Amino acid sequence: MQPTVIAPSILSANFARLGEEVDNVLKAGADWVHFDVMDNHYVPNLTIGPLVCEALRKHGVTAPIDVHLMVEPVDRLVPDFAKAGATMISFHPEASRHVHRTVQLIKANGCQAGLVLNPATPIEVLDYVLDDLDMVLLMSVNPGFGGQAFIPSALDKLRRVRERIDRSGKAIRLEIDGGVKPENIAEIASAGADTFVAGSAIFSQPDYADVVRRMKDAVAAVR
Ligand SMILES: O=C(CO)[C@@H](O)[C@H](O)COP(=O)(O)O
Repeated sequence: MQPTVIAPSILSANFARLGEEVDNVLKAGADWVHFDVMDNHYVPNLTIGPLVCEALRKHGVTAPIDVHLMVEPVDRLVPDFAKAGATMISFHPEASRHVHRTVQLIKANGCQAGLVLNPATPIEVLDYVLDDLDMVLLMSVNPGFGGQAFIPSALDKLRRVRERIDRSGKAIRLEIDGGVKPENIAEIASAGADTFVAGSAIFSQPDYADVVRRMKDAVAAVR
């Protein structure tokens, strides 16, 4: 299992003060920036693109930027995000006609590649591509919005994907996204996640450091 990472989703940050929000959450102990890209086509919401990613890099953000593409089609945005400073780029298999090709495209552009499974997407989609991935991202809500409740069936799915990753012997991260908070993160970590996206649980609180610390302590207690 990979070292624990807390990746705050900036979807729940104050966009009017985005640079400051990202600085504050990283100073608070967060490890990555989770960057949700929505296109009002693959998902019913519209958010941010490569210009904002580039702006964060120009602002001085050096932490990994974990780009989650909820867009269809995927491929034409990959080079733009790579140039804008993305560290890893994850996408949904339903949004790419050629999943293996998209994985290779992400890597050819110098980024790490992740595949995202929606709550109802079977884990068999990982067949034939798992070994090429740097990360599997399991959605524990339906994509499109922050602040939704964690879907419990994601726990069994985490256990099953963890088994597959362990069997592969590769250093593949297992990320969980949606409804993660200090109160449920221990159970989620026990099921096999090592990388935790949290938006509303962090940005709705006045003290980001306190939430990040409580999350890390809860994970450490079960790992
Ligand atoms: O990708 C998404 C939603 O599509 C997530 O990253 C959410 O933004 C997480 O938000 P919380 O459930 O933690 O509030």
